[in-house]
Amino acid sequence: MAAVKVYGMALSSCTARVLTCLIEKGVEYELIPLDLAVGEHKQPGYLAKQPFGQIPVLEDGDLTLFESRAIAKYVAYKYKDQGTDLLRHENVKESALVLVWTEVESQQYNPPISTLVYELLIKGMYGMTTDQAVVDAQSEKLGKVLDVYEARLAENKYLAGNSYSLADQNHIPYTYFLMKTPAASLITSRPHVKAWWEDISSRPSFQKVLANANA
Ligand SMILES: N[C@@H](CCC(=O)N[C@@H](CSO)C(=O)NCC(=O)O)C(=O)O
Repeated sequence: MAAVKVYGMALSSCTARVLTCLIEKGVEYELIPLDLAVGEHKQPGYLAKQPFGQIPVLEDGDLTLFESRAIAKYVAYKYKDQGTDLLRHENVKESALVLVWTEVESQQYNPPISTLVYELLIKGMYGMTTDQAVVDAQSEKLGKVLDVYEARLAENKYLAGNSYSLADQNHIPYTYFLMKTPAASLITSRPHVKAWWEDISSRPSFQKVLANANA
């Protein structure tokens, strides 16, 4: 029985963010699936773990965590001596840049991309109509963010420098879903961003998350 338990849905973006990190760090875990369609994440037992009623939650012994980016940082720190060095903890300047670009993902990248995935992918799954005005506005916003990424990645193979880190990894799940929509061109039209995406999304850790989810 794995000491680490993850409550969530394998292919929901935020759960996938945590699973990718656990696999990249070589940490055994048990995924406990929750069915959002029937509201399992809003039941008292789960709300006691996650008061906002969202997935994922990670339990590690008597420690219960939520917020996928915080969980990923915890995993990357606790298991810093195994698997991929995601925090670049032996180089203070590199580790500082990991902090910067993980925040950029959360503060600048996530708002437009999560809205585009909702409008262009999620809504269609429930028979809802895409709001094209929102898509246009968020595409312009994400495009400006990606112009910064294009310049950064023209000088560095990865966002925090020349090594893969948690900063790159946190981008994978939502970008994977964006690539299934017409807004994929925001990524593919920028050569350095496109090459970066192809590199990070082909890593065995994320490929294993996809394989497990479709198993
Ligand atoms: N900032 C949080 C967001 C969690 C979230 O939105 N989870 C979604 C599924 S993943 O897209 C969720 O639980 N949706 C159901 C709901 O909000 O009721 C994190 O990073 O963990």
